[in-house]
Amino acid sequence: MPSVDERDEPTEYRQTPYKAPDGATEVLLIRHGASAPARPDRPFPLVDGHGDPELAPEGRDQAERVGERLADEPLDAIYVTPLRRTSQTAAPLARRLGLEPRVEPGLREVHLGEWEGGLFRKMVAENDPVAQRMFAEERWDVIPGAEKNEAFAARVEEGLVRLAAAHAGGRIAVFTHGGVIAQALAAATGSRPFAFLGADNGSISRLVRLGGLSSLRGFNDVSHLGWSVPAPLT
Ligand SMILES: O=C(O)[C@H](O)COP(=O)(O)O
Repeated sequence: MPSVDERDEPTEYRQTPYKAPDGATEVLLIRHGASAPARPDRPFPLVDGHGDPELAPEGRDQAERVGERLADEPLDAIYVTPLRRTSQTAAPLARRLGLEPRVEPGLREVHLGEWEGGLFRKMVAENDPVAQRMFAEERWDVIPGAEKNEAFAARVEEGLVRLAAAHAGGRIAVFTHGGVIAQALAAATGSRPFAFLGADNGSISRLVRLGGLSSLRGFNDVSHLGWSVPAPLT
């Protein structure tokens, strides 16, 4: 029998923290740690035509920090791409969780055509006219021989579909690349192609996928990277 107080009290509907919908897949997109510097006299080795540098020392430190950050998170699986900077970044977390990383080739970096092997960084650093056009038009394929935006978007989407189907209702960590994170978040939000370009090395972005649609829950979380000076906001 309800007390007099309970009987008279109207039901309250409180605001509560976000919870992913039933059946959704939470996808943590982690950009690999900083890779070795590009040098014109020593191009990166290629894997399937993609530059494949190893992690730089600061990238290995970022990998350890990602491992510490995610060590207590419930994760069903860890994914990497065929490029070693992702598996090297995933290694500390995989060790802590006792999970064997799986390879998802669809989430390898955009193919940069004739600018693979390290030349991309040089052209961007030198503000080459083609690099200027690439940023202005937000198209990878202004680089000679580079992957078309549409083909890249399709394979990233196919990769995410595969992972979401394999982990419905679950949560996964995907160690991937700056271009892939930009593409996945642009597709999730309907933004310009390059609106999310520039995720930091070792950063964590977060998507929740359900029924083929993604919601953006976080972009470029670097709170675990121990930056001694807070990044400027302007
Ligand atoms: O800086 C680079 O070498 C390219 O932008 C590749 O980006 P990634 O290191 O995130 O794959």
